[in-house]
Amino acid sequence: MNLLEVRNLRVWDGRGGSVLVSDSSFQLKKGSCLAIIGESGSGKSLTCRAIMRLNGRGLLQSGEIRFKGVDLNELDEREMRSRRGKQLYMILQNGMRAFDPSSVIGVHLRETLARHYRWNKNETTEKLRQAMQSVRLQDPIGILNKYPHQLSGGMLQRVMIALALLLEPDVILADEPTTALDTVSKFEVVEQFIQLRERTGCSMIFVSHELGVVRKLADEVMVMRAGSVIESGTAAAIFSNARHDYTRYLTSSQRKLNDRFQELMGGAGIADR
Ligand SMILES: Nc1ncnc2c1ncn2[C@@H]1O[C@H](COP(=O)(O)OP(=O)(O)OP(=O)(O)O)[C@@H](O)[C@H]1O
Repeated sequence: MNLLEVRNLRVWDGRGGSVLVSDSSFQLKKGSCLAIIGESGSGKSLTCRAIMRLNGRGLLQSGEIRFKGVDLNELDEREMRSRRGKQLYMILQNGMRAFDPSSVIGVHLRETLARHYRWNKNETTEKLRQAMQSVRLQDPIGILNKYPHQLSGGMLQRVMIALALLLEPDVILADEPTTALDTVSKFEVVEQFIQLRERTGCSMIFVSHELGVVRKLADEVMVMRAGSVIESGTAAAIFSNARHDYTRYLTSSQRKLNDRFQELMGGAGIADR
């Protein structure tokens, strides 16, 4: 069953008129992970942000984004806000951008949870402590009292994953969540994403340049180039039997770079199973 259906999504610059994403159509099956791959500037981030309706004011979008029977493109900002967080949850490449730099981490987490649950202060602290421990963050209470700049990129990503564990969103959109991390943190964060899927049963859209990570996580893969979807299919088909030359180029040129990562991840990815 499709949880999300995007039809003829188009994103364009309202000032200059240039089309940045054209006529994209794709589906996200319930419980599945769809990876979006493609060269830099191909429209992967704009596609994710269009689903969240978080593209900047200058950008306009049309088409249909059907989620749980409702077209998100038709909703006003208030209705959209009520869906962000609990139903649609976005994890960014740079964890620093997800948090207010002037407040300690705990403030953001408590405010977000208060929007969706009626837990008192102690209950919230306890839930956060458990969730943060489960993503292997040591000293959760200490972390709640730290500013974002006092934590590493990998820690911030794990804080975002801990929050997702508590919110149990239907769809997680992760935009290059491992790109800025060193290899060891990457390994740990990918493991946490796998567990997040297992524990919450969420569906996921995962944008990444790193095909080693994609092979580990994705069930389906969609390839974008210059704002268009040029190919999509199961991860196994895309990695071993792509129809499009560009997809073959992309997967073969990344293969060498990813060998070391696959080694660290313990070998086989989805396509090899
Ligand atoms: N706010 C904006 N106004 C105008 N153009 C934009 C805006 N944001 C992005 N673009 C342009 O839209 C195109 C697609 O950008 P997008 O960020 O979606 O690429 P991407 O595939 O995610 O790339 P990367 O892998 O480098 O993150 C790029 O050419 C980019 O310069």
